[in-house]
Amino acid sequence: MSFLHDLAATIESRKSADPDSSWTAKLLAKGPEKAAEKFGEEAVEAIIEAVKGDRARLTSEAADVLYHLLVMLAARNVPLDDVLAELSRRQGTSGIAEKAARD
Ligand SMILES: N=c1c2ncn([C@@H]3O[C@H](COP(=O)(O)OP(=O)(O)OP(=O)(O)O)[C@@H](O)[C@H]3O)c2ncn1[C@@H]1O[C@H](COP(=O)(O)O)[C@@H](O)[C@H]1O
Repeated sequence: MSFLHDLAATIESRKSADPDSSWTAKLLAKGPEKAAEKFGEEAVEAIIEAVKGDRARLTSEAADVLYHLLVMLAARNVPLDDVLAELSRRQGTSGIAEKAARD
């Protein structure tokens, strides 16, 4: 199990936790739309730091993005392993071929 799997398992466990005891439980209790909104906010903050070129702040924002991506996936019951399997499936195919297959 990777660290991301551990974090995904912790997030999954927060679905049944008291929202007053956990930030994750509080966010999940607000529904998948709120989780998606927070992911979008964090992604925009990461984009801003990437454009500015501040490596330390980009690192911090990227961590927020990964955490909020996992929360958004959990809110829609999409397992991390499904996303990793999709990435794995794409290994060995070129980005251009992948785009052509999607279009
Ligand atoms: N990695 C994280 C993590 N990254 C960011 N955050 C929270 O995400 C929030 C996002 O920051 P914002 O400034 O947008 O939050 P905010 O202003 O308080 O929220 P809004 O009012 O804007 O909605 C912060 O309150 C952070 O605490 C995280 N909260 C939890 N985790 C991990 O999740 C685990 C479980 O956390 P709990 O559920 O809180 O126990 C923790 O052990 C950590 O490993």
